[in-house]
Amino acid sequence: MPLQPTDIRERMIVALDFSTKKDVTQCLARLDGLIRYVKVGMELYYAEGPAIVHYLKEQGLKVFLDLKVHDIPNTAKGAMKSLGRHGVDMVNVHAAGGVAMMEAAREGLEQGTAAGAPRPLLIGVTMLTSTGQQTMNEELAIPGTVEDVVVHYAKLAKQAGLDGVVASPLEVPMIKQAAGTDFLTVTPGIRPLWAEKGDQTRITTPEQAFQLGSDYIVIGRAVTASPDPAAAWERIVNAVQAACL
Ligand SMILES: O=c1ccn([C@@H]2O[C@H](COP(=O)(O)O)[C@@H](O)[C@H]2O)c(=O)[nH]1
Repeated sequence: MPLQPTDIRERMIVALDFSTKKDVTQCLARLDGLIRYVKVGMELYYAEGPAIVHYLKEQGLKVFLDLKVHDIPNTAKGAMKSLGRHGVDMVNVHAAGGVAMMEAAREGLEQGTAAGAPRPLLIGVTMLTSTGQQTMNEELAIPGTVEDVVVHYAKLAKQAGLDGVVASPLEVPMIKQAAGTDFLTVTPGIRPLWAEKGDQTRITTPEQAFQLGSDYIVIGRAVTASPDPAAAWERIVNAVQAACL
């Protein structure tokens, strides 16, 4: 999807990796009016529950609920049926759960979505962006290249009727080639040159991610752990605009 000036902020998702609503509200106050899409992960959801999702929706934000469901098909279906009731915009499952699990998750999500409301986007997690080649081969005992495994999982996700996958921006061109340009890519592992790499392994800058064809980028600590989140955010937006528009 080519980047349009109007939709840049719609495609930049801020990871709210906090454990209290108070931390979230402080962060949102500092980013007031600058962001459109946020991600709620396990830390925040397990601490605050569905209420935090409803709160964020009331603030007019789009919400990606990143709980990475991974279980037997029947359980994944039930989980997605429950999550579909929260009115989120995007949810995910682990593609490593296989086609039957992802199909069940999609059915559950469809059943849980309120009548007349659009089904949230359902995205499959491929290989976590913190996992490098050596770790995947030697520790996880998965042979082959990371790129081949990611593309394989993307094809499974497409077969199961999912809308796209989570992967590193580095793998986006191969995913698009294998699964089609309409198959969405949601990419964490985003690191501006001035940010700490931390625990991420397969990384690019925000502008490289869009140049490689990412549909959505996910940015956490580069913004949320910055002493000035608004300045960090605008620096990233400006870099993307300068490189991609
Ligand atoms: O493969 C994955 C899947 C999910 N994530 C999540 O994205 C953010 C990234 O945060 P940073 O602070 O920008 O590293 C975080 O919430 C992860 O849980 C991922 O990084 N990689």
